[in-house]
Amino acid sequence: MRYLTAGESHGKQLTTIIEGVPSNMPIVKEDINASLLRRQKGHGRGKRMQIEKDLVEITSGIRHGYTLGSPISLVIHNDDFKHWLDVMGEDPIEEGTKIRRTVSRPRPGHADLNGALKYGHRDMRNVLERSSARETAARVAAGAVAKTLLEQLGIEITAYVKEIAGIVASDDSSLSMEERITIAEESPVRTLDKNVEKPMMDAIDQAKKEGDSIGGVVEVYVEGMPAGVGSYVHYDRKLDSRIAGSVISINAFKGVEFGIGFEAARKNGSEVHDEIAWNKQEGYYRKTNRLGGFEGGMTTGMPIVVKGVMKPIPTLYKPLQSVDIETKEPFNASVERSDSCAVPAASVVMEHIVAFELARAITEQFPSDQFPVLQKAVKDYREEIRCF
Ligand SMILES: Cc1cc2nc3c(=O)[nH]c(=O)nc-3n(C[C@H](O)[C@H](O)[C@H](O)COP(=O)(O)O)c2cc1C
Ligand SMILES: C=C(O[C@@H]1CC(C(=O)O)=C[C@@H](OP(=O)(O)O)[C@H]1O)C(=O)O
Repeated sequence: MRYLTAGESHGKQLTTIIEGVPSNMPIVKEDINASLLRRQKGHGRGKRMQIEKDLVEITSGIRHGYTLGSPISLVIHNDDFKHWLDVMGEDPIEEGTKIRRTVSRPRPGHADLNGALKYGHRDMRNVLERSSARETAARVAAGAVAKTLLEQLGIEITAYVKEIAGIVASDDSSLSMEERITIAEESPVRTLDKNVEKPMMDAIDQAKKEGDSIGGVVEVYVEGMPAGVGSYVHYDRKLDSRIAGSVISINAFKGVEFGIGFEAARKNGSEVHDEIAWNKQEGYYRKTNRLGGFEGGMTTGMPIVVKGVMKPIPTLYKPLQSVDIETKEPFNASVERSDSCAVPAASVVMEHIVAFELARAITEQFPSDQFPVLQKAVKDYREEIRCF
């Protein structure tokens, strides 16, 4: 499975094309829409999210509720486009016509300056329109299709917020998958720890009041992945490495950890590695899950626990210094609107991005032209490794 996205933040629409989804897989657009809606929520989002109501239009690859095996294309319309018709139109403009909202002042922390240098755009709107995290809606749509596939193979995935602005949620390792899903969904900051909900929201409000922004840490949690998915034989088939790369590809994500992650550097091996055990019912399992479900680029069969760190949003109402590329004069950046914290929304993005990588690995490893065949192959494999 692979996918491409297209679309500018204030352009007409976002488009996602997914290839390699098995045929005859039941799928409904309500599930994709539910994912899109979840991404739009969260305390700290800016005014744009009040304008958009992300709904998917399926334009190919699905018929009467089943996948065809052909490319699936998904469209999400930008409701804000109507305010940007003259700015984002495709037709050439008459010479001398002034275009609204040209950008000559690069924002620190954004793609603006580097993108302008690389592609030769003197109007940096040509950069920011595509580098904007608006694109993550298109990626969530792809991930929602992947989630549908995983769920029907008995693999569940969710995400929640572990930390915002240094406020850390308490340990949640004893919570069931169902509890994680329900509690995160009910929380305005998608945390599983009720005690930090208000402090997190206060920190977001405070940052907003001060014209600043804040970041945080999110966690994706997966149950039901069989052991041995991925591979150790080549660097680009290691599933943890693929997940790490795709997490870092999310706008503003700067780091990734599996299980206890960086803490492993401060511990002895006996405190890090997960001892192997066996029983008739489960087959092989681990007494602990400190390595977060991966060894040697492959799943261990234990829950996958992966964290991503999001830096604070770069667009600030409290201006940072930059240089106007036309005048070369310094200036203090001014802002019309921005999110002050998008960590809760980003957790939903990460969930879907990880889901896609898992579905990709599964469809590579098992016969996957037809979904019922894939389902049977995964079921047989589960039994085979249980008795191994
Ligand atoms: C869900 C989400 C929403 C975001 N919202 C904003 C925003 O409103 N303003 C902003 O400047 N950056 C926002 N960002 C982050 C920028 O898109 C990102 O920092 C920028 O594209 C530069 O990429 P980099 O930080 O990965 O280097 C958001 C990121 C995510 C994941
Ligand atoms: C549109 C979304 O996020 C946007 C991501 C973003 C950025 O610079 O990354 C900047 C903001 O866009 P605007 O300038 O239009 O307000 C966010 O709203 C979205 O998540 O759907």
